[in-house]
Amino acid sequence: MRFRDELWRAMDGIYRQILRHPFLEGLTDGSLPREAFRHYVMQEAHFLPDYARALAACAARAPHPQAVHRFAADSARTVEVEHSLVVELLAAFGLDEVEALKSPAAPTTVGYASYLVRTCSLGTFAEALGAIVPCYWIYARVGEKLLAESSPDPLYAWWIETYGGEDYQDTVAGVLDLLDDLSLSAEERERLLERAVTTARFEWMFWDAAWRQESWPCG
Ligand SMILES: Cc1ncc(CN)c(N)n1
Repeated sequence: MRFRDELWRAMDGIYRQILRHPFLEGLTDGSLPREAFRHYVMQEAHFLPDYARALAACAARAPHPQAVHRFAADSARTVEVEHSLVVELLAAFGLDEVEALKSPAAPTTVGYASYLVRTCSLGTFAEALGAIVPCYWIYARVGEKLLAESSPDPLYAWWIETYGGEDYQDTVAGVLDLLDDLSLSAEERERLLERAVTTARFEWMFWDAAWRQESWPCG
């Protein structure tokens, strides 16, 4: 069995919970309240710079040049593609990025982004991979699944096409090949899987936070 299959098996139950979440069901049937999607996009504006930092930390710590190149390129790609999508979606809500960033990052965003940056900067390379790979892979699997259904809402269809589209799918295929080519000890694999489950949980929580339009409960 390829290591990627073992990794997916560890996350599959959470992935299924993600697909059943009303936020994602609402994306495809168009019933998702625009306010919840707006909240999601604003949280992405906060999250993506830290995601790019976490990828850059993976590049800095990668054990061979191909891996350095892959994560450095993906860090730049995040800025170019995902961040540009967020800027355009914000514009569709009549917001610019500076304005959006004035409203605070929600608790889940702070927790998830901090977890990624910390694990990718301070953990072993295997732990860093465990934290970062599900970020790519869950979005690719969600995008692929949702693309088959699309959405009657053009804004939601646009989001789905980005993550279900060929470019994003190819990016993720590249990182999974890299993962399978690494020779990791049993202990490194164990640590990687543990971090991956935490990331998968945060992915569910990120959508749930947008659905609830999460804010700080005090202050
Ligand atoms: C919260 C979150 N997780 C993952 C991705 C996909 N890179 C994203 N854009 N946002």
